[in-house]
Amino acid sequence: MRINSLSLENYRNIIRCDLTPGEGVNLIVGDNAQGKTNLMEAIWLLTGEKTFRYGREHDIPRLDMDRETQRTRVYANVFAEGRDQELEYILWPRRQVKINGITEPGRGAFSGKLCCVIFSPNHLSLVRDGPAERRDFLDGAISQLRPQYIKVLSDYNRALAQRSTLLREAFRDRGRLDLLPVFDYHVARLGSLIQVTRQSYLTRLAEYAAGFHQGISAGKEELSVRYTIGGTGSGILDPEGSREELEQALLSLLEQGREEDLRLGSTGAGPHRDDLALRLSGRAARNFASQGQQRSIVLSLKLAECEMIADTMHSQPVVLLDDVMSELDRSRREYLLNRLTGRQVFITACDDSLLWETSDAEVVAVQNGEFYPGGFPICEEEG
Ligand SMILES: Nc1ncnc2c1ncn2[C@@H]1O[C@H](COP(=O)(O)OP(=O)(O)OP(=O)(O)O)[C@@H](O)[C@H]1O
Repeated sequence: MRINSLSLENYRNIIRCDLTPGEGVNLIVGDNAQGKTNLMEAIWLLTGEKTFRYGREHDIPRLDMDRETQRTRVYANVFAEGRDQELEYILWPRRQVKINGITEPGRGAFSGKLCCVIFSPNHLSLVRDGPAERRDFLDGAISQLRPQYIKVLSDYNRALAQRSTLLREAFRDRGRLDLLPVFDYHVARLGSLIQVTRQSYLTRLAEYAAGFHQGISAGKEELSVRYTIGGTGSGILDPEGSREELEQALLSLLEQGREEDLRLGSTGAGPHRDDLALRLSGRAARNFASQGQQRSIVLSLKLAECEMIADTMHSQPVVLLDDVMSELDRSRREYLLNRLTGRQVFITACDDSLLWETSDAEVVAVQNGEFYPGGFPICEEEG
């Protein structure tokens, strides 16, 4: 997969940008706060209509644009699924997703078209923050490969919300309890589907990630990644069970935990409580990994994600490295760049020193939301 051309209009601090990226490494260079991450974010939006950073989508339209006459738009001509295709996302005045000129209703239409893997400093939270970050990583990675999974996730979240509402009503009026088994059934059926999908994705991802981590740490450390069941299912549900087994076990857990759920007004068991256990040479990475080790773990997971996409889609993903190269030591940078050959890569950096390591990179300079392919124009001296 690759991006043949990219156009942005009124996207954050970018009034207009038209780029024809190279097929290999594209080095986006500029000082702080010039628009580098904005470009990466815009590309990422074309993978699943979601931003990977602070704020929400309604913060994206350029603040001082004329909202009466102008629009906020991301457009790309991409090579995906063996052919050139057009992806268009209009965020203002009205949210609209178009693929090859045809408007797509609902969310998730871009899923499975342009697959990207992104690594930004925020992703260190994968190791050091709570389980929600790791579940999001897993769900995001699977969603790019299986558009149906997005629907299963949203149906599950709806079932969970409806069950919570009913639990709160039934706490005051026990008569409402008659309806609970219907929601238990939906939560158990959809929840078990999510658990087996995550588990099967993770089994393969873990093997790739362990291999990459061996390479990054020169064989000194061993990375293990495992799916773990959380909440009241912890130690009771077998994460490697079949879907039917998990569904039955989840159903009994929901029945057994009913009084506790009623008291708390929420559901104590299910995939919304699960986690990814990341261990480095036998120790919990969250508690023991240094900053550099955390970076290596995330790097291994991201490279593994690339392999998963290549295996499933039979095509290499586009890789977005936002602000991470300067944080890696030379050997890790070299390892990463070697693993990325043959893929279209976008790297942001504050200077072009990386050019020494990526001699065939295409450079795009950025200043104040304006993009200059080939570097800044040479200004003629006045006088
Ligand atoms: N809706 C918006 N309208 C106008 N400007 C915005 C909007 N949202 C964000 N910005 C501005 O865009 C500018 C560039 O942000 P960006 O995150 O792309 O910088 P960057 O070049 O990646 O910098 P750094 O190297 O510091 O990460 C920032 O000054 C930010 O305040």
